[in-house]
Formats: sequence, structure tokens, C-alpha cells
Amino acid sequence: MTVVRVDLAARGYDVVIEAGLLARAGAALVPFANGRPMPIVTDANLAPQLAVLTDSLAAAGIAATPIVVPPGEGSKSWATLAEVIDRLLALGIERSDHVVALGGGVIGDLVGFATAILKRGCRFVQMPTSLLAQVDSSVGGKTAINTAAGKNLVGAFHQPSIVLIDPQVLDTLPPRELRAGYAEVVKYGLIDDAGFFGWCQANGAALLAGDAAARETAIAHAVAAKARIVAEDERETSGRRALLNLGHTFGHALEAETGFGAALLHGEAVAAGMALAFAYSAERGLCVVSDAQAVAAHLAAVGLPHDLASAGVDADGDRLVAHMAHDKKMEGGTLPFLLARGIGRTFLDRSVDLRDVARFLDTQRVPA
Ligand SMILES: NC(=O)c1ccc[n+]([C@@H]2O[C@H](COP(=O)([O-])OP(=O)(O)OC[C@H]3O[C@@H](n4cnc5c(N)ncnc54)[C@H](O)[C@@H]3O)[C@@H](O)[C@H]2O)c1
Ligand SMILES: O=C(O)C(=O)C[C@@H](O)[C@H](O)[C@H](O)COP(=O)(O)O
Ligand SMILES: [Zn+2]
Repeated sequence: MTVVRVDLAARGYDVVIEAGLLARAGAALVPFANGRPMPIVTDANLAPQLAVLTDSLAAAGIAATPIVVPPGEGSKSWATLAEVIDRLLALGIERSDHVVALGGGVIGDLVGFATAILKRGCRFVQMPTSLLAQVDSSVGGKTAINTAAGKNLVGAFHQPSIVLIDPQVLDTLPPRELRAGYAEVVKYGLIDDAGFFGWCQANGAALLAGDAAARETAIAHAVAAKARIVAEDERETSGRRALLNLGHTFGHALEAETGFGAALLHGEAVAAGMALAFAYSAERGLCVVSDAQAVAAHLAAVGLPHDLASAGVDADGDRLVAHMAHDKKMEGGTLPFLLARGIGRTFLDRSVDLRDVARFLDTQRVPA
């Protein structure tokens, strides 16, 4: 078992990583139970995992009330948020109650936001079941839904009380989803840890082929890295946490362009976005071309999008930049951009002109 502490004083919490934890989660959840049935929000693809969890809770003397929403990014919506909140209110939820988020990043972001605003703040537990959620979204307290104007535009910082990660549940995750989550693993190397990018180059294929040791190493490494960054800059005010947004300004624009859905998953968009951020950094003379090539080559080698064409996007630069207008990093009309001086040397560049980003994107475009 690995335990990583997210050190946020009164809002601090443990992230527990242990193979087989789902079946033992009931005992771990006893301190968070209140004598009434514990609500578990999950999606319809996770029926087997929900059954294991409810059995484990029952063995610990805790009844459960499942709330099942449709799978996919579409559930990060006003409609599903309202449905979840109404169900929780109907259950008579109190502020000190815990709601379990059992699922991928969609469930974690949705439940985190629902509990942030219910009665001005109820508690929640993250039980991430996708690689992306285990290495990134379950830790750090960013919660949100999407709106017609863009990605994650309505949300709150709301930390969970505990994060329970069972790497074994990844055995049933579809390969495409595993790959998408792997993009956020690679991100940690590109941000500030060139050695870990080297680890990814050496072990990424094994991880994606199901190597349990490789995936546990990646999860523990990613969680520890994210916990450190979040502890330094919980609310993304100093610029430190913004590093976790590498590839996301491009990526969110690609997600918006493709309709926030199965055409391009979040992790896939981030993969293409990171490759574009490195290509743009190389074009601006900030990093050597061979670093940008190494990033794109690794993403391509594991089957992830690594440019506009492989992301399935042929929109022009102006159109993609228009999607960036709502980016939450926007300050006084300018958008600080995550660029890189090399692998493991990401920084926030406040001198980027969005017209130049549009021009760059046009150079990357391969018209159909
Ligand atoms: N809050 C944050 O810090 C943060 C960080 C990264 C991403 N995100 C958000 O996370 C979301 C993406 O998360 P995701 O990639 O987990 O998507 P997701 O929640 O849609 O899960 C991916 C798919 O895999 C299925 N699934 C999940 N676990 C499974 C399992 N063990 N076995 C079988 N199927 C399983 C789900 O039903 C879904 O169809 C995006 O909305 C993104 O914006 C948030
Ligand atoms: O935790 C963070 O901080 C991140 O930026 C992690 C990202 O992987 C994640 O996709 C996040 O939701 C993006 O945040 P946003 O502020 O750009 O909506
Ligand atoms: Zn992300």
C-alpha cells in the first residue's frame, strides 16, 4: 500500500493506492459513514465495480444508495448536475455527509462540484476507476461541469476527504481510455521531470499492455507529483499549479471543436495539445526541435494524437483560438500559455499573442 498525503492543513487528505482496495473499501469508508445509506454516484459502465463496492460496504455495516448517470463527457452538464443534486436532496443529505464518486474524471468532477454547492458544501470521497482519474483528476480538488461556451467553465475548488485508488480496476478499462489517461501521465514528465519522461519512453508500452507494476509505479509517481504541486498552489494563484495545464489550452480548444465527446477524449486532446505546445515552443526558439520531435514521437508510438491531423481536427487557427477566449488563465485580455524550454522545463509564458498562435496553428493544419 502507498499513501500520499495532500498537505493542505485543515483540507488535507490521504490518497491510498492499493491493488484490490475496491473490495476492501467498506472498512476504509467506515469513518466517513453516518448511519444512513451512503450515496454512491457512478456511471452505467461501472455496474460490476459498484456491486463490489456495495458488497464491501455491506460487510462493513454500511448500506449504499447508488445514483447512476450516463457515461461520458456529456454528464458534466447542468442537466446531470441538477439530477444528481435533486437525488441527493431527496435522500436528505446533510452537510457532514459523504458522497462517494466511483468512476472516471467525469464522475469525480461532477460529484465534486455537486457536493461543493449542495448546502454550501457537503463532503465527498474520490474512488477513481480510470487511469486518468487515478493519476490526475481525483487529486487536487478541481471540480467542474462544461457549458455551451466551453470546458470546465462552471466549477469550484473542493477537496475530497480521502482518495481510494485500486489500480486493479484498470483491468476492465477499455484500451482507448487507458491510452487517453496515459497522456496525463506523460504530462508530469514534460512539466518538470525529464527523468520521468525517460521512464515513460521505456515503460509506457508495457503499462498500456497491462503491466501491473508499471501502472502502479506511474500512479504513485503521478499522485505524489500532483500532491506536491497542489500543496504549493491549491487555487492556481501563484502560477505553479498552472503547470498542470500543459497542453490544455490547445487541448480544450480541440475538445470544443470536436464537440466534447467520443470523437476526441480529454486525454487524447491533451496529448495533441502537449505536442502542439512543444512544436510552438520549438518554432519560437524556446526549446530544441529534437525535444518537440521526441514528445510527438512518444505520443505517436503509443497511439495517441500528436498533431492536428491525428486529433481529427482541420479547423483554421482563428477558429481554434476563438475557443480559447474563455480559458480560465486569461488575465486582462491576454492568455498566459504553457510553453517549454525543453522536456521537463515547462513554464508560463505571458508574452504570447493569440494572433500568433492562430498563425502557428495554420502552419500545422493539413486540410482534408
Ligand atoms: N479535476 C481535475 O483535476 C481533472 C484532471 C484531468 C481531467 N479531468 C476531467 O476528467 C474527465 C475525463 O476523465 P476520464 O478520462 O476518466 O473519463 P470518464 O470519466 O468519461 O471515463 C472514461 C470511460 O471509461 C469508463 N470507465 C471508467 N473506469 C472504468 C473501469 N475501471 N472499467 C471499465 N470502464 C471504465 C467510463 O464509464 C467512461 O466511459 C474530463 O472531463 C476532464 O476534463 C479533470
Ligand atoms: O489539476 C489541475 O490543476 C489541472 O489542470 C489538471 C488538468 O489535467 C485537468 O484537465 C483540469 O481539469 C483542467 O483544469 P482547467 O482549470 O483548465 O479547467
Ligand atoms: Zn487534464
